[in-house]
Amino acid sequence: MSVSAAVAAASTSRTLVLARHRSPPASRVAATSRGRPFSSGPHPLAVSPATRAPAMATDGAAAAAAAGSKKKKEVLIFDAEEDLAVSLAKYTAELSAKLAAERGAFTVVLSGGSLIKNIRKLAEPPYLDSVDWSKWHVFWVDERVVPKDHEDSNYKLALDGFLSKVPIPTGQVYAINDALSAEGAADDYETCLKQLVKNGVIAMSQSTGFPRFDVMLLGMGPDGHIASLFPGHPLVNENKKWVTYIKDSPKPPPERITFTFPVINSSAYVAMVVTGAGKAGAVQKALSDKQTSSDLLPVEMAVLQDGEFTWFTDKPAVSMLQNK
Ligand SMILES: O=C1O[C@H](COP(=O)(O)O)[C@@H](O)[C@H](O)[C@H]1O
Repeated sequence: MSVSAAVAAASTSRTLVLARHRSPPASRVAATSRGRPFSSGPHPLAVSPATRAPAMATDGAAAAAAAGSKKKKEVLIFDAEEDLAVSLAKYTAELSAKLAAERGAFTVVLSGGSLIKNIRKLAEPPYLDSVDWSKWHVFWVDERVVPKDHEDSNYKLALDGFLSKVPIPTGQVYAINDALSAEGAADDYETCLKQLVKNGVIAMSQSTGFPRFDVMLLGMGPDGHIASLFPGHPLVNENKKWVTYIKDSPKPPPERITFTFPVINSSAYVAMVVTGAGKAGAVQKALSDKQTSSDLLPVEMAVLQDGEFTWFTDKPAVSMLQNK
């Protein structure tokens, strides 16, 4: 059983299952879905939406790769935030066991924001004792360029809400260098990632030539932004750098560093954790059958080249979706 299937089977949430496939719009890159049918039995409402063109589709070679890419996407909808947190912890712990056994290391990328509260169950029994935390290497998909003890720091948020409660070796927690400028911090973080690729801690994607993190645990803003990749901002088209910077973030604070889409889209697993009615509009645009606009939200540009993408949502977040 795959991790995502295990998550679904273990959940006590809704039993309705809906598998839905749709053809990609003609104007987008054709993508092959290898999503498996959902098994019956008690699990959250699950929707398997069609895939969308990746950010890298602006690049000819990447577009060709995307056309042959192997993708799986599914949506889990939970009745209660507590159920979501339990399921997300199980999903992550199972990936930790699988990837640490396969690779000898488990590379985990965190976002800031509401995600940190949603991973709280990992720091509780049974996972506190059963997870091999010594294999964990922790990174940030984005970080605000502020001191590490600043209220806006994604590092501080994760430290207070999660990292201080689990025994991950401190040398395996990769915070940004907060003494540098935004540009300097982005370059420094990319150099750090390249060193870890050389050491074999981070895998490389053979198909994309970008680092392949084991799992990214991500949130999404109400405007559909992920990491610090905002709607309409030119950074969404960055297709060479691994890590870049922004000095005019529409959401404060303005200076941040962020992973680029080619790195996000090279991941082995992504959990997109989105709750609350305030995000229903972006969820509807991302998951609806109907195309309401030709402009893709950043969350829609997260399309894995060869990985599993799982949405962890609640009912308010999917309240604008039809056929749910
Ligand atoms: O600014 C940011 O916002 C997003 C979304 O945050 P949320 O609180 O709405 O979940 C977050 O994923 C990102 O890491 C953070 O820097």
